[in-house]
Amino acid sequence: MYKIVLLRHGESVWNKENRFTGWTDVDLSPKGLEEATQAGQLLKKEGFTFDIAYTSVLKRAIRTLWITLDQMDLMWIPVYRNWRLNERHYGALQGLNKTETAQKHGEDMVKIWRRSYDIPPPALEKTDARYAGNDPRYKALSEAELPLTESLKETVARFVPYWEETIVPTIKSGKQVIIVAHGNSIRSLIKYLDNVSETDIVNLNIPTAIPLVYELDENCKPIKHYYLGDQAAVEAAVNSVANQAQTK
Ligand SMILES: O=C(O)[C@@H](CO)OP(=O)(O)O
Repeated sequence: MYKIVLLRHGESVWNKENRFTGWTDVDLSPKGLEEATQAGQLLKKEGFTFDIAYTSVLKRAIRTLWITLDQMDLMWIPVYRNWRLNERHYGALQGLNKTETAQKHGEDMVKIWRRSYDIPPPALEKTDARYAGNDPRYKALSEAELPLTESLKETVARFVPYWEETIVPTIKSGKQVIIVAHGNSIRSLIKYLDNVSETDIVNLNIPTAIPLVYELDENCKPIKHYYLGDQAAVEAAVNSVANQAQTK
Protein backbone atom coordinates (compact mmCIF):
# COMPACT_ATOMS: atom_id res chain seq x y z
CA MET A 1 0.00 0.00 0.00
CA TYR A 2 1.22 3.49 -0.87
CA LYS A 3 0.26 6.74 0.82
CA ILE A 4 0.46 10.12 -0.91
CA VAL A 5 -0.52 13.61 0.20
CA LEU A 6 -2.41 16.10 -1.96
CA LEU A 7 -2.34 19.69 -0.75
CA ARG A 8 -4.10 22.71 -2.18
CA HIS A 9 -2.09 25.94 -1.69
CA GLY A 10 -2.94 28.26 1.22
CA GLU A 11 -5.26 31.23 0.72
CA SER A 12 -4.01 33.47 -2.09
CA VAL A 13 -4.42 37.22 -2.36
CA TRP A 14 -7.13 36.68 -4.99
CA ASN A 15 -8.87 33.99 -2.92
CA LYS A 16 -9.08 36.66 -0.22
CA GLU A 17 -10.46 39.20 -2.73
CA ASN A 18 -12.81 36.49 -4.08
CA ARG A 19 -11.50 36.77 -7.65
CA PHE A 20 -11.24 34.03 -10.29
CA THR A 21 -7.56 33.19 -10.54
CA GLY A 22 -6.76 30.26 -12.85
CA TRP A 23 -3.29 30.70 -14.36
CA THR A 24 -2.77 34.19 -12.86
CA ASP A 25 0.37 33.98 -10.74
CA VAL A 26 -0.81 35.58 -7.48
CA ASP A 27 0.99 35.00 -4.20
CA LEU A 28 -0.27 33.78 -0.82
CA SER A 29 -2.08 36.15 1.52
CA PRO A 30 -0.84 36.48 5.14
CA LYS A 31 -3.55 33.94 6.09
CA GLY A 32 -2.30 31.63 3.31
CA LEU A 33 1.25 31.80 4.71
CA GLU A 34 -0.12 30.82 8.12
CA GLU A 35 -2.23 27.99 6.65
CA ALA A 36 0.81 26.56 4.88
CA THR A 37 2.79 26.70 8.13
CA GLN A 38 0.04 24.82 9.92
CA ALA A 39 -0.16 22.21 7.14
CA GLY A 40 3.57 21.51 7.51
CA GLN A 41 3.30 21.28 11.29
CA LEU A 42 0.32 18.93 11.06
CA LEU A 43 2.07 16.63 8.58
CA LYS A 44 5.11 16.52 10.85
CA LYS A 45 3.00 15.85 13.94
CA GLU A 46 1.20 13.01 12.12
CA GLY A 47 4.54 11.39 11.28
CA PHE A 48 4.61 12.07 7.52
CA THR A 49 7.83 12.45 5.59
CA PHE A 50 8.49 12.87 1.86
CA ASP A 51 11.23 11.90 -0.60
CA ILE A 52 10.00 13.94 -3.56
CA ALA A 53 7.57 16.77 -4.23
CA TYR A 54 5.54 17.82 -7.26
CA THR A 55 3.96 21.20 -7.78
CA SER A 56 2.77 23.61 -10.45
CA VAL A 57 4.61 26.58 -11.94
CA LEU A 58 2.46 29.03 -9.94
CA LYS A 59 3.93 30.70 -6.85
CA ARG A 60 0.96 30.17 -4.52
CA ALA A 61 1.53 26.40 -4.80
CA ILE A 62 5.34 26.62 -4.89
CA ARG A 63 5.46 28.83 -1.79
CA THR A 64 2.98 26.58 0.04
CA LEU A 65 5.28 23.65 -0.73
CA TRP A 66 8.38 25.57 0.43
CA ILE A 67 6.74 26.49 3.73
CA THR A 68 5.41 22.96 4.26
CA LEU A 69 8.82 21.43 3.61
CA ASP A 70 10.51 24.05 5.82
CA GLN A 71 8.23 23.11 8.73
CA MET A 72 9.14 19.45 8.18
CA ASP A 73 12.88 20.15 7.82
CA LEU A 74 12.69 18.69 4.31
CA MET A 75 13.78 21.66 2.19
CA TRP A 76 16.48 19.48 0.67
CA ILE A 77 14.22 16.99 -1.16
CA PRO A 78 13.85 17.19 -4.96
CA VAL A 79 10.99 19.39 -6.16
CA TYR A 80 9.55 19.09 -9.67
CA ARG A 81 7.44 21.91 -11.07
CA ASN A 82 5.24 21.31 -14.08
CA TRP A 83 2.54 23.37 -15.83
CA ARG A 84 0.35 20.25 -16.00
CA LEU A 85 -0.35 20.67 -12.27
CA ASN A 86 -1.44 24.30 -12.73
CA GLU A 87 -4.89 25.48 -11.72
CA ARG A 88 -7.61 25.04 -14.35
CA HIS A 89 -7.40 28.03 -16.71
CA TYR A 90 -10.32 30.36 -15.99
CA GLY A 91 -10.38 32.08 -19.40
CA ALA A 92 -11.96 35.52 -19.56
CA LEU A 93 -13.15 35.22 -15.93
CA GLN A 94 -9.58 35.51 -14.60
CA GLY A 95 -9.42 38.60 -12.38
CA LEU A 96 -13.19 39.06 -12.02
CA ASN A 97 -14.92 39.02 -8.63
CA LYS A 98 -16.97 35.83 -8.12
CA THR A 99 -19.94 37.48 -6.39
CA GLU A 100 -20.15 40.27 -8.99
CA THR A 101 -19.95 37.68 -11.78
CA ALA A 102 -22.83 35.74 -10.15
CA GLN A 103 -24.86 38.97 -9.87
CA LYS A 104 -24.31 39.62 -13.58
CA HIS A 105 -24.72 36.11 -15.04
CA GLY A 106 -26.67 34.30 -12.27
CA GLU A 107 -25.49 31.86 -9.62
CA ASP A 108 -26.44 28.84 -11.75
CA MET A 109 -24.29 29.94 -14.69
CA VAL A 110 -21.34 30.65 -12.40
CA LYS A 111 -21.71 27.26 -10.71
CA ILE A 112 -21.53 25.64 -14.17
CA TRP A 113 -18.38 27.62 -14.99
CA ARG A 114 -16.84 26.79 -11.60
CA ARG A 115 -17.75 23.16 -11.14
CA SER A 116 -19.20 21.47 -14.26
CA TYR A 117 -17.17 18.76 -15.94
CA ASP A 118 -17.15 19.78 -19.57
CA ILE A 119 -18.41 23.37 -19.87
CA PRO A 120 -15.50 25.84 -19.92
CA PRO A 121 -15.71 29.50 -18.82
CA PRO A 122 -15.71 32.08 -21.66
CA ALA A 123 -12.39 32.03 -23.54
CA LEU A 124 -9.67 34.68 -23.73
CA GLU A 125 -8.51 36.13 -27.04
CA LYS A 126 -4.87 35.48 -27.95
CA THR A 127 -4.35 39.24 -27.97
CA ASP A 128 -5.42 39.46 -24.31
CA ALA A 129 -2.66 40.44 -21.86
CA ARG A 130 -3.73 37.44 -19.76
CA TYR A 131 -2.84 34.96 -22.54
CA ALA A 132 -0.09 32.63 -21.28
CA GLY A 133 1.62 32.45 -24.70
CA ASN A 134 3.72 35.52 -23.86
CA ASP A 135 4.92 34.17 -20.52
CA PRO A 136 8.46 32.71 -20.63
CA ARG A 137 7.61 29.88 -18.24
CA TYR A 138 5.35 28.39 -20.93
CA LYS A 139 7.70 28.77 -23.88
CA ALA A 140 8.13 25.01 -24.34
CA LEU A 141 4.36 24.53 -24.80
CA SER A 142 2.80 24.16 -28.24
CA GLU A 143 0.01 26.51 -29.25
CA ALA A 144 -2.48 23.65 -28.83
CA GLU A 145 -1.32 23.14 -25.24
CA LEU A 146 -1.69 26.83 -24.31
CA PRO A 147 -5.23 27.27 -23.00
CA LEU A 148 -7.56 30.17 -23.74
CA THR A 149 -9.90 28.61 -21.16
CA GLU A 150 -10.33 25.09 -19.75
CA SER A 151 -13.12 22.82 -18.63
CA LEU A 152 -12.35 20.33 -15.87
CA LYS A 153 -12.33 17.66 -18.58
CA GLU A 154 -9.48 19.46 -20.34
CA THR A 155 -7.64 19.82 -17.03
CA VAL A 156 -7.96 16.05 -16.49
CA ALA A 157 -6.58 15.51 -20.00
CA ARG A 158 -3.39 17.49 -19.32
CA PHE A 159 -2.85 16.40 -15.68
CA VAL A 160 -3.32 12.63 -16.12
CA PRO A 161 -0.37 12.06 -18.52
CA TYR A 162 1.96 13.60 -15.92
CA TRP A 163 0.37 11.51 -13.17
CA GLU A 164 0.67 8.26 -15.15
CA GLU A 165 4.06 8.82 -16.77
CA THR A 166 5.95 10.62 -14.01
CA ILE A 167 4.26 10.47 -10.60
CA VAL A 168 2.96 6.87 -10.65
CA PRO A 169 6.39 5.33 -11.48
CA THR A 170 7.89 7.41 -8.64
CA ILE A 171 5.27 6.17 -6.17
CA LYS A 172 5.79 2.57 -7.34
CA SER A 173 9.54 2.93 -6.79
CA GLY A 174 8.71 3.34 -3.09
CA LYS A 175 9.27 7.10 -2.82
CA GLN A 176 6.97 9.07 -0.52
CA VAL A 177 5.27 11.77 -2.57
CA ILE A 178 3.55 15.09 -1.83
CA ILE A 179 1.69 16.97 -4.57
CA VAL A 180 0.96 20.64 -3.93
CA ALA A 181 -1.47 22.01 -6.48
CA HIS A 182 -4.76 23.88 -6.85
CA GLY A 183 -8.47 23.50 -6.14
CA ASN A 184 -9.48 22.46 -9.64
CA SER A 185 -6.29 20.65 -10.64
CA ILE A 186 -6.70 18.49 -7.51
CA ARG A 187 -10.38 17.98 -8.46
CA SER A 188 -9.21 16.80 -11.88
CA LEU A 189 -6.87 14.22 -10.33
CA ILE A 190 -9.58 13.00 -7.94
CA LYS A 191 -12.09 12.79 -10.83
CA TYR A 192 -9.67 10.44 -12.54
CA LEU A 193 -8.48 8.45 -9.51
CA ASP A 194 -11.89 7.83 -7.94
CA ASN A 195 -13.75 7.74 -11.26
CA VAL A 196 -16.15 10.37 -9.92
CA SER A 197 -19.26 10.80 -12.08
CA GLU A 198 -19.81 14.01 -14.05
CA THR A 199 -22.77 14.75 -11.75
CA ASP A 200 -20.94 14.16 -8.48
CA ILE A 201 -17.82 16.12 -9.42
CA VAL A 202 -19.94 19.31 -9.34
CA ASN A 203 -20.18 18.97 -5.55
CA LEU A 204 -16.49 18.35 -4.88
CA ASN A 205 -14.70 21.34 -3.31
CA ILE A 206 -11.12 21.34 -2.01
CA PRO A 207 -10.22 23.53 1.00
CA THR A 208 -6.96 25.50 1.16
CA ALA A 209 -3.89 23.90 2.79
CA ILE A 210 -5.54 20.91 4.49
CA PRO A 211 -3.52 17.74 3.76
CA LEU A 212 -5.59 15.16 1.87
CA VAL A 213 -4.17 11.65 2.23
CA TYR A 214 -4.76 9.05 -0.50
CA GLU A 215 -3.98 5.42 0.20
CA LEU A 216 -3.27 3.56 -3.04
CA ASP A 217 -2.97 -0.13 -3.89
CA GLU A 218 -0.01 -1.68 -5.72
CA ASN A 219 -1.45 -0.43 -9.06
CA CYS A 220 -1.81 3.10 -7.63
CA LYS A 221 -5.59 2.77 -7.57
CA PRO A 222 -7.23 4.45 -4.54
CA ILE A 223 -8.23 2.41 -1.49
CA LYS A 224 -9.39 5.30 0.69
CA HIS A 225 -8.78 8.96 1.36
CA TYR A 226 -9.14 11.35 4.29
CA TYR A 227 -8.26 14.86 5.38
CA LEU A 228 -5.89 15.33 8.32
CA GLY A 229 -6.92 17.52 11.24
CA ASP A 230 -10.17 18.60 12.84
CA GLN A 231 -13.00 17.20 10.70
CA ALA A 232 -15.52 19.92 11.62
CA ALA A 233 -12.99 22.55 10.50
CA VAL A 234 -12.46 20.62 7.24
CA GLU A 235 -16.21 20.57 6.56
CA ALA A 236 -16.53 24.30 7.27
CA ALA A 237 -13.59 25.04 4.93
CA VAL A 238 -15.09 22.90 2.14
CA ASN A 239 -18.46 24.67 2.47
CA SER A 240 -16.85 28.08 2.40
CA VAL A 241 -15.16 27.24 -0.95
CA ALA A 242 -18.48 25.95 -2.31
CA ASN A 243 -20.26 29.19 -1.35
CA GLN A 244 -17.78 31.72 -2.78
CA ALA A 245 -20.03 32.76 -5.67
CA GLN A 246 -23.25 33.36 -3.78
CA THR A 247 -25.04 36.62 -4.44
CA LYS A 248 -26.33 36.87 -0.84
O1 LIG B 1 -10.14 31.09 -8.94
C1 LIG B 1 -9.70 29.93 -9.13
O2 LIG B 1 -8.78 29.66 -9.91
C2 LIG B 1 -10.35 28.79 -8.36
C3 LIG B 1 -9.57 28.43 -7.14
O3 LIG B 1 -9.31 29.52 -6.31
O4 LIG B 1 -11.62 29.22 -7.97
P1 LIG B 1 -12.93 28.31 -7.88
O5 LIG B 1 -12.92 27.64 -6.53
O6 LIG B 1 -14.05 29.32 -8.00
O7 LIG B 1 -12.94 27.34 -9.03
